[in-house]
Amino acid sequence: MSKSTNITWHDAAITKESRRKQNGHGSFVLWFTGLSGSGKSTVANAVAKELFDKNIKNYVLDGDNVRHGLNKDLGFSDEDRTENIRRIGEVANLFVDAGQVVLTAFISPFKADRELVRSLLDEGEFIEVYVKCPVAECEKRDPKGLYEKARKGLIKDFTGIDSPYEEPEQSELVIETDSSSIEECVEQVIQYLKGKELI
Ligand SMILES: Nc1ncnc2c1ncn2[C@@H]1O[C@H](COP(=O)(O)OS(=O)(=O)O)[C@@H](OP(=O)(O)O)[C@H]1O
Ligand SMILES: Nc1ncnc2c1ncn2[C@@H]1O[C@H](COP(=O)(O)OP(=O)(O)O)[C@@H](O)[C@H]1O
Repeated sequence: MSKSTNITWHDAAITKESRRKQNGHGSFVLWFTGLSGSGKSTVANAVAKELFDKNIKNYVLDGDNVRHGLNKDLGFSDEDRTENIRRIGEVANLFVDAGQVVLTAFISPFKADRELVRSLLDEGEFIEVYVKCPVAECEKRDPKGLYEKARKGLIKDFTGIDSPYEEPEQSELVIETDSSSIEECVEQVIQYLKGKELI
């Protein structure tokens, strides 16, 4: 028997649409995916600041932070990464339902996991941003010294070294952080949102 057999869904008194109307803007997910050090957190936080300054309610869910709390029971096996992304997807969906823009910064290396999150959301609510950067450049940046540890064998299953990253093929947006500045990458995201009349 399914664990959820005796659970009933309650319709909310306040709908997503009425929350959006009150906020004066839409709600959606900007899902940043890419290697460690590619620039997910940097760009997501800079975009969040731009949105905040435009009075657009938003929140950043960041890999390292979420793994300190909600997902502190999870490691970096393929199964744990899948569960990590599933939970984040559910949280992101709640934010969208609450009328907010949510920006997520997780490696999210597996295509099937990213597509599962997309399927949780309504059409147009999931915007995948591929933060593209060659592993050699990420390794050169190595902002947390993790690539060095991975090369020495001190960290196992490190994405791009001994754990795979499945490149997105049909992202809504690709930002190339080795050839564009942080400001240019942020502007690319903002222009995309304006073009789609999301902001
Ligand atoms: N083995 C291994 N592989 C990759 N990353 C590792 C690993 N161990 C620790 N870290 C640190 O954890 C951050 C990635 O967590 P995520 O939740 O984004 O990963 S995943 O989406 O579940 O694959 C990642 O953060 P970012 O650098 O911001 O991507 C690393 O700081
Ligand atoms: N165009 C760019 N976009 C984002 N980050 C960049 C860019 N150019 C250089 N960087 C640097 O790369 C590093 C990216 O780190 P971070 O944002 O923590 O990556 P991630 O969250 O993907 O692990 C930062 O030190 C940042 O200053």
